[in-house]
Amino acid sequence: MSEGALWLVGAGNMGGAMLRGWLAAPGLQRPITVIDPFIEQVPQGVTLLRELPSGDEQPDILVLAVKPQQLDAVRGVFEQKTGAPRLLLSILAGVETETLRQAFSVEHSVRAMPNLPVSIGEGVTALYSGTADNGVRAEAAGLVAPLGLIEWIDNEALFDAVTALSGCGPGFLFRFIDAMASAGEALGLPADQAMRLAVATVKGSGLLAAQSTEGPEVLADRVASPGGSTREGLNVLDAEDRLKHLMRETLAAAARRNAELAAAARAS
Ligand SMILES: NC(=O)C1=CN([C@@H]2O[C@H](COP(=O)(O)OP(=O)(O)OC[C@H]3O[C@@H](n4cnc5c(N)ncnc54)[C@H](O)[C@@H]3O)[C@@H](O)[C@H]2O)C=CC1
Ligand SMILES: O=C(O)[C@@H]1CCC=N1
Repeated sequence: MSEGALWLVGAGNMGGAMLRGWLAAPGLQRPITVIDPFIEQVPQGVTLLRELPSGDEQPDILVLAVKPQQLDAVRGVFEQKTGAPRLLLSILAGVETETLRQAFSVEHSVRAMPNLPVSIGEGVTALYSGTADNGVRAEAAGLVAPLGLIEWIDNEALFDAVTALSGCGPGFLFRFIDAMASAGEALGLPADQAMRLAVATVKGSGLLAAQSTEGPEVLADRVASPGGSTREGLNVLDAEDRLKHLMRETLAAAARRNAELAAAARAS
């Protein structure tokens, strides 16, 4: 049975990834309309509008996937409408549910933090809502379930940390893959082969970590034969907790920026 319309406002890197994830998975029966002034095209079966419909037309579900700095333009159009979407799901980094609830006059807003692998159904989406009842929570979870793992976050204050870890995380891991490949190249491997080896190694290790009942520390020890070469390499990463410090600084910088975006959204 067809369900109410879903409007996806902004289909750039992340909105586009969610759209691809939804279309690749069976089950989403809703008509989808993308509102984006700039993207070139949308997949077959999806309606593309260059601007939000004026007048009182409203979607059943509104998914906000613009940059936080673009929120005001979207909010401005909804302020002119009577009524409100039944469910608001926002993926905007740093913008709080209460800010959204007031801006869009919705009863419930659900904040989501997906990550780029949602495009292949292998992402993780963190969810938070301070007001949604079980029915709304189940609906929000059902919407993002085809995109990968779901993690509910109890405390919105932790959302900046979640964003830094899993939202930004693919960006950090892509850098890691690059660094691994170029280190292989520095040891004499052809660049394309080094990249294939690095990508396959990260993919396989991620899958193994996800499936294993043992933690990454134990798995690392499985690779490191006593007196062997992995241990020598691990000693470099572990010296003075180098890698740990680097990741802490990396995530802290990202979390700080999320907090700044939240403050700016509250003030606007
Ligand atoms: N890129 C990522 O991996 C992740 C991004 N996010 C969040 O997703 C949101 C979008 O980020 P990206 O996709 O990376 O940015 P992006 O710049 O790739 O996409 C934004 C899209 O919004 C469109 N847009 C601009 N003004 C608009 C308007 N007034 N109405 C409708 N559409 C408009 C742009 O044409 C563009 O396609 C941000 O709020 C970000 O915090 C969340 C998780 C991960
Ligand atoms: O960089 C950003 O602001 C967004 C939030 C999480 C990933 N990308």
